[in-house]
Amino acid sequence: MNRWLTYATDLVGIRKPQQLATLFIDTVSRELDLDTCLLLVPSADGRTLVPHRSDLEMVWSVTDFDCPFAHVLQSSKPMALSLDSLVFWQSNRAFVQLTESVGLFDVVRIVPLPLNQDVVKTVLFMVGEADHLQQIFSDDDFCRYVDVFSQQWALLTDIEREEQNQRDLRESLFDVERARQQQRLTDTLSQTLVGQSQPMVKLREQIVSAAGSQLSVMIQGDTGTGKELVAQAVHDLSERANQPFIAINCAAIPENLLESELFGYSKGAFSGAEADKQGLIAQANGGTLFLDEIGDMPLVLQAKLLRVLETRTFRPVGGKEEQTSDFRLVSATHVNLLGQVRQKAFRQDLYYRLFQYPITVPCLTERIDDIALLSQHFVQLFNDSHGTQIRGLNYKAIDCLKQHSFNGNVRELKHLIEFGCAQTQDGHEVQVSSFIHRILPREEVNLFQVEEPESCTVIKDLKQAIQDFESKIIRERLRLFSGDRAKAAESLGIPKRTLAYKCQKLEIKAP
Ligand SMILES: Nc1ncnc2c1ncn2[C@@H]1O[C@H](COP(=O)(O)OP(=O)(O)OP(=O)(O)O)[C@@H](O)[C@H]1O
Repeated sequence: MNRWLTYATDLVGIRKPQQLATLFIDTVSRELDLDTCLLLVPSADGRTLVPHRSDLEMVWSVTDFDCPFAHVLQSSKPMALSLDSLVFWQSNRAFVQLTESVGLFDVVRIVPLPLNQDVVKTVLFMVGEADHLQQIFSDDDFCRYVDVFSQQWALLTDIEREEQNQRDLRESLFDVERARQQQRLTDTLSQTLVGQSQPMVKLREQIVSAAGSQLSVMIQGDTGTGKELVAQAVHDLSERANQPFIAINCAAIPENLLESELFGYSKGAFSGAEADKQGLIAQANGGTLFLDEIGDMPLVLQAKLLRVLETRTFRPVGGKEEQTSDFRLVSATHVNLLGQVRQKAFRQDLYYRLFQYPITVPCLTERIDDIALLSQHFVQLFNDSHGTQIRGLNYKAIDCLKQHSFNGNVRELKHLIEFGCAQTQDGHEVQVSSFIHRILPREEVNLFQVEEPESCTVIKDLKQAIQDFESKIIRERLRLFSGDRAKAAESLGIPKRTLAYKCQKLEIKAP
């Protein structure tokens, strides 16, 4: 059998374009005794040509007409360049590099493939003895061999492209499904972690993302902002949801008991240890351990916790055997832990281990617009647990709440609403009067801040200053109750007649 025919049958058995190109180029190079032989392949976006050999870091733009490849692609015609004619192609460095070894009797042949067709799929680049390379393309058997390669190449690259398209499609469908799933989870979360403000929407997204990872989560936020709720949500949305969620407040347990609470103890470890007791770390195996107020953990225990996190092993107090526990750690703090690290009250190595996924829970004052929704939520909770049907909050009550400073955040709001509900007749709305005496509107808080030293130093007439202050309070309060003197007087703890008298004296008119 003719040798080119034999080589052609070898090509047909190959299933990967890269292997096909390598075999073809090796065969052609060997049989024609070429100095250089390369296949130049269009990149996926069709903008460049790159050598089939990945070890050659060369690339040619298909519109770079300072290089012969662009001309061959545009014309679909082969090119033959002698050593003399190469002087015209010196401006393209990558091409010069390729042709450095061309000798006096050599030629550079650049052949678009498939042969004699308008649409170029790939380019054959050869450097070899001029006469030999001239004749070979008159050899029908060789040309047939090149045709077989070209057909096989087109087939395999089409299949590969199709497979890549399918992979891309599958991946993008997967991305869409994952985004939908995340959206479903954040929507579900909005029923327990209530609020539609931007900070709350972002918080829920962070929770869903943290839950999907295995990282240690650190929840920061002021007291009553909902840190424990966030920790529970991270657990509930994680793949550990069906395993235990074990929570402990490090600040609420005396230092000397915290170690045995966490690590457990063995019988006889100390007086009173009459039997082995499993600690919270062991109980959290497979699930989540939530360490609230971790800033209050003593330094000795911090070192032990770090060891557990690094090795997943621990030893109960007085125990001889190492035990293992696989838990995800979620911690929370309302203090600035970095500050504690600087003061050497908190270990830096543990700090970094805990802050793998930090989440900050915003204060209620940063999301005042959530107050109405939260209030409604708490009224609903009250109705559910008391079997009542309180109709929600009167709009004035909500306006009033929006002016309060809420140092105790959502917890304070919740207690206030519970109190308001308890004062409200079934079937009615909670009125501002039912809780106003328990809070000070923000304006009033600001008013009291007039007592700052700088302000006091500028006071020249004490009587006048007191009158101004009194007048300001009464005006604000009347504005709050839309001019209702009875309610304003009640909220200030003075009789209505006294208020009327003061209004007259201070020349305050209804707003
Ligand atoms: N976004 C919210 N939606 C519904 N309820 C909330 C929300 N945030 C907080 N709560 C409720 O407020 C109360 C206080 O929340 P939580 O105990 O989680 O706060 P915390 O930040 O852990 O407080 P602390 O720092 O004092 O431990 C809980 O009853 C909780 O259910």
